[in-house]
Amino acid sequence: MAPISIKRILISESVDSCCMKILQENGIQVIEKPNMNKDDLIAEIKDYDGLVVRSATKVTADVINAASNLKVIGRAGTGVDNVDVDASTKKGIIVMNTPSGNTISAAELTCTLLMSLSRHVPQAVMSMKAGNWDRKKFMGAEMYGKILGIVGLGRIGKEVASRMQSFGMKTIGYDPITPPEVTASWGVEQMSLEELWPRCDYITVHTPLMPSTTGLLNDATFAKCKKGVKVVNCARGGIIDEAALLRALESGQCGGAGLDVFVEEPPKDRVLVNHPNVITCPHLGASTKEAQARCGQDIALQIVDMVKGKCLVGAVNAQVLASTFSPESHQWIRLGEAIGAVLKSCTTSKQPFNQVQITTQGDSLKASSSYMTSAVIVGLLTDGSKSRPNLVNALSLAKESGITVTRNHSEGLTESACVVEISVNGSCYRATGSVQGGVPILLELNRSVFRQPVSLTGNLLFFKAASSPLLLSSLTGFLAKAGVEMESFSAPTTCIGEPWYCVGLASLLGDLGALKPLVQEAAMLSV
Ligand SMILES: NC(=O)c1ccc[n+]([C@@H]2O[C@H](COP(=O)([O-])OP(=O)(O)OC[C@H]3O[C@@H](n4cnc5c(N)ncnc54)[C@H](O)[C@@H]3O)[C@@H](O)[C@H]2O)c1
Ligand SMILES: O=C(O)[C@H](O)COP(=O)(O)O
Repeated sequence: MAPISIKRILISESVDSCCMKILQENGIQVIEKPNMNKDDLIAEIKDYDGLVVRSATKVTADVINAASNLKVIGRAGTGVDNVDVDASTKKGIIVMNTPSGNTISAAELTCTLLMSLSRHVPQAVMSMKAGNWDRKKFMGAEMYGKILGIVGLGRIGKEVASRMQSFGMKTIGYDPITPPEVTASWGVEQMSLEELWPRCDYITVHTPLMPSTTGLLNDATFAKCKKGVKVVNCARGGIIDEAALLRALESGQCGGAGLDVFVEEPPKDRVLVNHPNVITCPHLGASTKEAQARCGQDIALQIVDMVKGKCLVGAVNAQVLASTFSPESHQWIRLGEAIGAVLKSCTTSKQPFNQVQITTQGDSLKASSSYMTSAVIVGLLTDGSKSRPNLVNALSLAKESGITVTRNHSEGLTESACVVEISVNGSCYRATGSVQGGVPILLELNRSVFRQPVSLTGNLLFFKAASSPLLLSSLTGFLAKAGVEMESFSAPTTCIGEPWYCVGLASLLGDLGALKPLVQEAAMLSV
């Protein structure tokens, strides 16, 4: 990955001071403005190329569209549901998080809520503060021997399991991705949700909030649970349906709930908060000194590493960049972008192309077809308009424009090369390029194979013309008249149809129209 220039970062929430320090030590200007409202953020964001947030800043499409320079949104924490990741991707903005920095803290708070539910500790504390000494009212139950159902067996689910096992709880769970044999190795027996609900004395959820997890616990699933089941949500508001939870609490189907998160934060409707069997925290899962120090440090270091082109850690929407850190990959990316730009310039039809096929060849490009594809699309789509294609948004911009992109890798060829074909109005344009001595070169354009590969640097004039012994002298004369020096001339050694030529120029020509008597088609570009 080529280094990404980040000069100014806005921190819009209370993030550990080590974050600002690390960024500043690495030459980045940091402005901290905690508690900004949405309008302030929209007004300010255009001045920054980085934004660091926690969960309270809602980075909506409005904010992203107002951000003309933003290159990275760093989430000092786990959940990125407060960031419109799709809108960020379309804009070519990298979204990254620090997924493990607050795992232990969130797991510890979950266990605290589970234990508080079993012994009514918060209610007993409030009762004593009110002057009472009520030993009968707060009869609890041991955790020992009880069954804990863990829905979502990722980082936090795993840590909760091991801690609660030490209290003698039996841990069962469900996760559609983490394999049962893996969770079995940390003492969690997996089963379907249908099997899980009726077995649990306690249920804790540790999934992201997404359509498949919204309302996981609802009227129907509460009805399948043991009467008096106790539930904890330290993940995201809405995974346990709040209205269904209230109904289950009222009927006694649910014996108690520990909630750290809410659909609306802070919740305006206080019915659940005020319910006697509900204990709540104001989203404190990650609020420990240790978690904040880790998340603040992690996000700052991840941004610095990205700026230096060293590595990309924690990106949730830029998988394509994962294998773009070697200097060789930079040359291939330049080649892909240049081939795209050449083909775009040489498609005579003004109709937009609607199909692109990218084929990589050679063992060294086996793992590169993803970034090569995006690089070609960047070259094809770059037109000085506002959308600014880059490797992050190339495929989504192509999709938005109705362009079908296919890619493949040809096995068995030793020479590394990239072949690109685009279809315009039923006509196919094609270019093949490679990298030689660190320089991107064009080997073939529209079935004209160049005798001398075209170095894809500087100002290039491509043209199609009938082959003639007078062509070079006529062209030289024309360029001399236009006052433009010719730096190189590439003619095809073989061709199918009319041959294509390429001329390297010291500067761009003012007007291609005057070339018309000499050529059939011509295009000029700087790469
Ligand atoms: N309260 C807090 O302050 C706090 C702190 C940290 C994390 N969190 C939240 O906790 C949640 C879990 O974090 P994590 O770090 O463990 O994430 P993770 O990605 O490590 O684990 C999430 C797990 O959920 C599983 N999952 C996805 N869909 C599922 C479904 N339909 N049913 C069951 N499991 C499903 C995934 O396969 C994954 O294993 C996130 O929503 C995160 O935002 C809250
Ligand atoms: O997803 C997370 O990391 C937690 O919800 C913590 O959010 P916070 O950083 O706003 O405390």
